[in-house]
Amino acid sequence: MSKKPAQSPVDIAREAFQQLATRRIAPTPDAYREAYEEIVGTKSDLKPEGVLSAFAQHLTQQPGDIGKLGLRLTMAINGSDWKDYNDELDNFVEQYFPSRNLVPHGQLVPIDPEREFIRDSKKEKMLREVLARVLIFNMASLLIEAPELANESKSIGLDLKTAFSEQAMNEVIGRLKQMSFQIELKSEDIALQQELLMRLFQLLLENIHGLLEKGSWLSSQITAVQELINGPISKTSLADATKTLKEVIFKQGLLKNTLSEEKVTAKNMMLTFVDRLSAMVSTTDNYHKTITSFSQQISQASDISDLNSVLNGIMNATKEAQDEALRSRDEMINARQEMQKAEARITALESQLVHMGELVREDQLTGSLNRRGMDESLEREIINADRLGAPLCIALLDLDDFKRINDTHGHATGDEVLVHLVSVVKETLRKLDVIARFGGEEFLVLLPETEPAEAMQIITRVQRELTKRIFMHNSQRLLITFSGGVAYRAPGESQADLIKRADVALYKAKNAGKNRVILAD
Ligand SMILES: Nc1nc2c(ncn2[C@@H]2O[C@H](COP(=O)(O)OP(=O)(O)OP(=O)(O)O)[C@@H](O)[C@H]2O)c(=O)[nH]1
Repeated sequence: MSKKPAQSPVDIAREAFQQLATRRIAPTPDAYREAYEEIVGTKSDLKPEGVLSAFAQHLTQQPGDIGKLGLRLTMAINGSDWKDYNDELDNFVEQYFPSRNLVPHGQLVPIDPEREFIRDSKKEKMLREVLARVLIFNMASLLIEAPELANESKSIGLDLKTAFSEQAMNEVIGRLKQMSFQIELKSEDIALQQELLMRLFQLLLENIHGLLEKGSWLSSQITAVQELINGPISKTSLADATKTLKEVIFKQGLLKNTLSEEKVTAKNMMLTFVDRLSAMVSTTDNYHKTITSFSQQISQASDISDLNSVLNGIMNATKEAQDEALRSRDEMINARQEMQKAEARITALESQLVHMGELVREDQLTGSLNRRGMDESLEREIINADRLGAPLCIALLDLDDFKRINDTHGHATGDEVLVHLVSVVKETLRKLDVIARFGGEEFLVLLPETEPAEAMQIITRVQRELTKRIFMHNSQRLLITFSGGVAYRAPGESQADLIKRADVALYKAKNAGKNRVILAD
């Protein structure tokens, strides 16, 4: 509709009345307004229903709750259900612009500087509460080592709850930034402190290690702790290190107690020895005195009968001294034997401890990990794989026709073959790989951070190496081969399920003619 040239309001009013009269329309206020708007050019063809319908349609194009609201409004219009339309709009307004802060119409609005900036919506309120809770409880307890920061975190959290003005909110944000900066500095400090502590611990272990005899049980335990803390430090490796150290301390205590018991025995024996020695000395002394007195008696003797009685006295005294000397000699021999027995007991105890230490994780025959060591290592690798999202493979290896080797060449040769296999595997595998004796002639290889294709290549390489490094027995070449089942761990797969799949693959390799490796489904 085109606008007419500008007219005065009085002219327009007059023309509006004329038009009503011409069209024979009653001059009601509505009719008059319509005519007036028509002349001025502000009259629109838009109907309220059309506007509301277009509004509802427009909302349906929006994602989420708004789009759904649009659909409900459109349905209300289509059913001419204006009450429904009204209710939907009311709900919408209440949800997004809650009325609790609104002032009823006609009332003066008191100016509240605390409320002028933020009118909490539900979500905003929730966010504010969560953030305050994080600052007051979680952050504060994380910052327990830095009490001044913990207090600041609590105080910011409390202030955030009531920071409704722009100024108050800006203050909170400023303090939060400052705190975040200080936490950053503190974390660097803590990381540095931890690193220094770890280095100190390593130095300490190295020193202890240097003091120990090579191959002693304590030395192997200390090596285990060193290995654990040399790798990437994690909760598990620290827990393992603590466990091993506790074991060391326990065994050390055990040895110390036994040694002190043995020391008491040895001390008692030495005391007996000293007693006997002094008894012997005093007997010898008495003997000398007696002999001296006898020599005086001899020089003063006047006849043969006097000499006879002196001679008897001398013989008795000599016999007494001899008996005492024999008694002391016997007792000293006994004491020496007891000491030797005590020494033997200590040596036996020490070797028992060596044995115990090795039993903890290692297979005695082959030097590979034993079942317990394997369980621990596999569990650790599974945790690492889950944490880092890294691939993990395992391989079950089983010597082919091992029974025949045993039967033909003897059990001892069979043992040598097992040792040979483990040494070839250890030399061929990468540093991070681990071999464990799964049982009998079966071994489990852990291949961390390894994709299945690479795992297959590694185990095939071990096979080639084993055929190259010929096993000799009585100048005779024995061909040693194994079959293998490789399994790639599926996310979240348990240790038992993983091994089971590797075992099924191994079974297939045996059935397919042995000396081959099969990848599990
Ligand atoms: N020398 C020796 N033999 C062992 C040891 N542990 C298990 N064995 C023997 O390993 C042999 C395994 O025999 P089987 O299970 O029949 O396997 P196999 O002869 O290798 O046959 P396939 O696996 O089918 O190739 C048995 O004779 C066991 O006595 C061990 O520590 N030393």
